[in-house]
Amino acid sequence: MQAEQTPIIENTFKTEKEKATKIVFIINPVSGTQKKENIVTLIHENLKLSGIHYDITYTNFAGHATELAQQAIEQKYDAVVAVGGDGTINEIAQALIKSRTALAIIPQGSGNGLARHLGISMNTKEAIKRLLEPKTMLIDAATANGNYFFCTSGIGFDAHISASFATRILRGLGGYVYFTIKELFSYKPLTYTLEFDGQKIEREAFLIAFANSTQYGNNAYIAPQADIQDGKLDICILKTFPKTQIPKLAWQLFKRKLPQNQYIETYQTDKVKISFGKSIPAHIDGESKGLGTSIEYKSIPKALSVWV
Ligand SMILES: Nc1ncnc2c1ncn2[C@@H]1O[C@H](COP(=O)(O)OP(=O)(O)OP(=O)(O)O)[C@@H](O)[C@H]1O
Repeated sequence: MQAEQTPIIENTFKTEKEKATKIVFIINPVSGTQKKENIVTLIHENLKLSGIHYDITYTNFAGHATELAQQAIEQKYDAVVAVGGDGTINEIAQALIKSRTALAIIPQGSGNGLARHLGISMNTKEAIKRLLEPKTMLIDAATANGNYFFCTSGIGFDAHISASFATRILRGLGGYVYFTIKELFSYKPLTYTLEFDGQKIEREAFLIAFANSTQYGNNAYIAPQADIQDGKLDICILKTFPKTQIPKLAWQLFKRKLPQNQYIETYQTDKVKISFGKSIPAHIDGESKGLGTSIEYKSIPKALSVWV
């Protein structure tokens, strides 16, 4: 199996192995915009004398992090440290659900939505140092037609951006902002049917987000009220709005005030089905995915142990 061929490049404190806390760093070399060599140096500098047994490995392809995390559970690691963004975290966390191995995060993505939500430092050295005295927290996960997510999933404009962005070489905040503004003016809203808690509603919407945590990443708060431990998903419907609302909506998105906007409708539920006439891309933690013409969303309460 490909994953077994991945060389573990560092292996320290073998004699203390049985006693020591055992963690493995899984580095996604293509996440975000920063080079990853410095991170390995920082890991050594901060953990070498800590008594923690740590290994460092790299992903070789999309999806590889899930396999590596499964191996970490089998090898009884205490934590898998995701060194990447929300896509890398998603791949690792879905393997760790309901296991005894915790997720830890060194944010190295473009948006870092989950790390920001959990208050993990964006400073790499600080984030590594926190591994020396972790606090464990149980967080909810969620599924979209059975696919796990931990931050947000959705359909409409945000999914359209993810799908278009997936084919572009431009990464990072600048790339997102430029492309998003350009598309804002040409995107056509669709009509969606939502069924939850015994009610059925139909809305023409610019986007509908299903949020386990508060933000998309980069402190863009699509659901500022979302609680990652409440066993619920926050549904955020952005109805069709006049283009004159764009500056206000953008301001409210970053100031955690989106629910105050007259074109926003919010609900909370543990299970919801959304249907739309044609097959359009959805996004799961920012990664584009085709899920057919309807999606069943479910919250999975307290599914994952996280070091914060
Ligand atoms: N070795 C690899 N080669 C190519 N793609 C990879 C590799 N390892 C992981 N990936 C893929 O890279 C994608 C992007 O990773 P990730 O989401 O962590 O970074 P990001 O998009 O920059 O950050 P964020 O999601 O926080 O905006 C993931 O979907 C993952 O499947």
